[in-house]
Amino acid sequence: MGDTSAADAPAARRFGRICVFCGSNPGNRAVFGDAALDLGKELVARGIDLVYGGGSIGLMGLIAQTVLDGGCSVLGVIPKALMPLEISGASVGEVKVVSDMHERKAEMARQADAFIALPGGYGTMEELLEMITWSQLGIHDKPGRRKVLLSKIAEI
Ligand SMILES: C/C(=C\CNc1ncnc2c1ncn2[C@@H]1O[C@H](COP(=O)(O)O)[C@@H](O)[C@H]1O)CO
Repeated sequence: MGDTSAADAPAARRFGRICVFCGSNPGNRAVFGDAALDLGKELVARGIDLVYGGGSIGLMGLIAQTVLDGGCSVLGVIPKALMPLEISGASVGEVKVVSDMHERKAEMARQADAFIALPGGYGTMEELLEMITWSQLGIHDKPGRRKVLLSKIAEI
C-alpha cells in the first residue's frame, strides 16, 4: 500500500462507503496505529469514503484524518452525550449527531456498503458483533460477516 490520493481511484467502485469500527484509544503498540493508517490509505487509494463513530481521538481519529487528508469524504456518527468524550479539539469531516448508541449503529449501517473492524476495545467488539448478528438475522446483507479478522481486537 503506497501513498496515493483519491484522484488515482478507479472509476467503478464496488463499495462507495465503508464503515470502520475501531478503538477510541491509540492502543499500546505501534502496530495498531499502523493498521489504521494503512487502512485509511487503502480506502483513499480505492476512492472509498468512510463512515465511522465520529471521534477525533485514538484509532478512530487517525483513520478519519487519513481518509479526509487523502481527499475522500468522512462521515462520523456520534451520540450527543459522547461528543465531549470522543471529540477532542476539532471534529473530522462531516459529523452527524444522533440521540443514542442504537441510532448511531443503525445510521452507520444505513450509510455503509460494508464493514471492517480494526483493533479496539469492548466498544469495537460490541459494534462488530452487532453487525455480524444483524447479518445473521437478515437485517442487512452487507459484507463483513465472513471476512472479519478478530485476532488482536481485544489487545488494546
Ligand atoms: C447500546 C449501549 C451500550 C453497548 N455498548 C456500546 N455499544 C456501541 N458502541 C459502543 C459501546 N461501547 C462503546 N462503544 C463505542 O465503540 C467505539 C470504540 O470503543 P472502544 O471501547 O475504544 O473500542 C467508541 O466510539 C465507543 O463509543 C448503550 O445503551
